[in-house]
Amino acid sequence: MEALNTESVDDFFSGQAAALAGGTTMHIDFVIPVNGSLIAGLEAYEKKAKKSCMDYGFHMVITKFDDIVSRDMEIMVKEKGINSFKFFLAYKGVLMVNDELLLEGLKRCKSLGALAMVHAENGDAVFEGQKRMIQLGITGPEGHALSRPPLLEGEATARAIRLAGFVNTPLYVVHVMSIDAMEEIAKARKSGQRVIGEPVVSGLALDDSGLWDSDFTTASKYVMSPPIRASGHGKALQDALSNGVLQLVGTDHCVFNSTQKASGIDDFRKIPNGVNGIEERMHLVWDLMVESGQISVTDYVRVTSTECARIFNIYPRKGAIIAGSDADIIILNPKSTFEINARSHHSRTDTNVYEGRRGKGKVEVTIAGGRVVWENNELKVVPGSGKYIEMAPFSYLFSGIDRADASYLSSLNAPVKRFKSTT
Ligand SMILES: NC(=O)NCCC(=O)O
Ligand SMILES: [Zn+2]
Repeated sequence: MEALNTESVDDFFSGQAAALAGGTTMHIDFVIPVNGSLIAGLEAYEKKAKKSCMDYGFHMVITKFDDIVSRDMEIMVKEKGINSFKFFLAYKGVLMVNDELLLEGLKRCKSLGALAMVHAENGDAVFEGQKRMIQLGITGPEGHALSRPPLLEGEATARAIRLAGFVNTPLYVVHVMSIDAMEEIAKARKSGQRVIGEPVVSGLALDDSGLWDSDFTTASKYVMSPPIRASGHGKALQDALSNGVLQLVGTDHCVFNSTQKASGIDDFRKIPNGVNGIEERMHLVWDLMVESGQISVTDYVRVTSTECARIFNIYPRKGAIIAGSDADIIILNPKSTFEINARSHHSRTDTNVYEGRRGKGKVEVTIAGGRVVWENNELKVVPGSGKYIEMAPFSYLFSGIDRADASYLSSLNAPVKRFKSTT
């Protein structure tokens, strides 16, 4: 069992305050079902979201599949404005789904026009890797990374891609952390498959060296899944982002304080998974990708905003500055500098995986819905001011799927009309 039942220290208000201070004006959170119930899970998140101070939407996690879940998925899409479902191929015994369930889920997503998302690591093999590390006496945070190597991320990514290809439905791979996973996505996209790959800030900006730090508090703050990889993976992910193999940058912001992380002091499996990112995303992507000359300013807007709005079917309300859009705008000064540290960030956690990092390109003003919500390092929002954004099914990723299905059926040359010869 892995530590996934710990509640993050950030609630909707503190997490969203951090987002606005960092120039992100909408987020989509993952709803975890309660006792397998999508409806109960959504109700719990709706309650928490009453504290919202920024626009938000939801993805729904699917942990089992039966007639009730199938019906509730339809309710989510048609009545609740949720157009994406996430399947975990890891976290065995907690959230993990097997291939049979994934296939059912992919088919249901397709019929509803909803986007299937996967956390791609082979959970059975991770479980084995964890046992191996514990047997070797490797109980610290480095054991987390060693138990779930890139190989297992590549395998699960390839499997999810092939199953989505078999069903002929679009697939979104969340938090792509390794070359192995990225190469599977590159191959699939080259062949024309509708696969979206999302790197996250931590994967682009960090390497795994922190996990080997001799101080447990420092090392444990880097624990997330899939793990932050060895040096080389981050640069390859940056290249993939700049050449279009990966499409947009997320955060998977999910933070725990050092006391929560310390619950795994004797066993890395008990360290809650997750790192910072929502306040740092716009700054670090600018510094890493634009300031370094790897992508243009236009591409920066695309990978941090427009592409996300298109994929989740809320463009041009979001992701554009045109008449009728929501007027979510940031002013980023490319000449000013930022410095990241846990003392000054807005998240409630007492650690930051980018501690001490400096760079160029500072978000000086954030405007949400036409109102200035962050200026002169000051937040001007109150809990309850955020709006829920409904997301319709059948985004652009679904266009032409029915024609592809029809041409598949006509290519089968089957069933063959047979007669039985008499010999
Ligand atoms: N990514 C991570 O470590 N924490 C959030 C849960 C998940 O998506 O795996
Ligand atoms: Zn995940």
